[in-house]
Amino acid sequence: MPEPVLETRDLTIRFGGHVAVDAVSCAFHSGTLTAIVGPNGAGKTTYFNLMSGQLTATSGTVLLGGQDVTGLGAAGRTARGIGRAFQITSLFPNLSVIENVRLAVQARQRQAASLFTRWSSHADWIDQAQAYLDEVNLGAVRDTMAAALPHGDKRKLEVAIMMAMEPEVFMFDEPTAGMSVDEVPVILDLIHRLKARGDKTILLVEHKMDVVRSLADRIIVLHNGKLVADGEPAEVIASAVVQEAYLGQAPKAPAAGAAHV
Ligand SMILES: Nc1ncnc2c1ncn2[C@@H]1O[C@H](COP(=O)(O)OP(=O)(O)OP(=O)(O)O)[C@@H](O)[C@H]1O
Repeated sequence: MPEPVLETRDLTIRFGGHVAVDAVSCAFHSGTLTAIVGPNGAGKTTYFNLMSGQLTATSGTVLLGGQDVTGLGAAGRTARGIGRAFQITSLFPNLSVIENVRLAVQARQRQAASLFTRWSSHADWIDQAQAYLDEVNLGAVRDTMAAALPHGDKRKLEVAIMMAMEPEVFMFDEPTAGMSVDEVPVILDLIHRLKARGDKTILLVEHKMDVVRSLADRIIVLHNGKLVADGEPAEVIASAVVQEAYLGQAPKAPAAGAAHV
């Protein structure tokens, strides 16, 4: 098995007396899409925040490409290849849609720049930004102020910005939440295409099990901050631990091959 792109070892965070993420050890590999599921308050978003650097762990380790990044903040981890769509908060509301993406293209090139890199022109940046916008179906509203976009389009713009950073790890936290029925397929199709590239590590927090089933190669389940199941989607969904802890039901049939816990 090749070295994981991203790994957590005994990752833990306490808020006062509450352990929101409790000694979670898990490795994520290139070319895979892992869905993280669990009931409300299970610790999914907190686990994401610990991996992307928005929160600092109480104990445990985060490794990115085999390097310990536990001490790095979010900006440092972004520079090393973690991409996350941040539910609107990272948009520049008073810039146009295309300028928002152009800044991300430029930031990525600045990170990659060396003495020997030829700087791209403003026109190149705009062309690249337009290509990312087309991927999320926002090409037609490129000159609209970000603030004026409807909610679903703001979320698509977040994804375009993340793609423009060309990260190794893509983190999606409920990517279709708040989207209208006709917008959902655009984002799901995009995630399918990213996955089809076969060289990215994709993490998805998602409540909708039909979305999880259609996208995930693997499911991990968090419950009360602990990793309680990890395995193939069909196996994990059928397992007693998911039926009881996540779906709140007793299993209909004996669990077909309990998830390796
Ligand atoms: N900054 C914080 N301070 C105190 N408690 C927090 C903080 N952030 C999260 N928590 C608590 O940690 C637990 C895990 O929250 P988290 O948001 O990670 O769960 P989740 O699985 O993402 O839930 P949901 O599916 O509802 O989004 C919850 O009990 C939450 O109240």
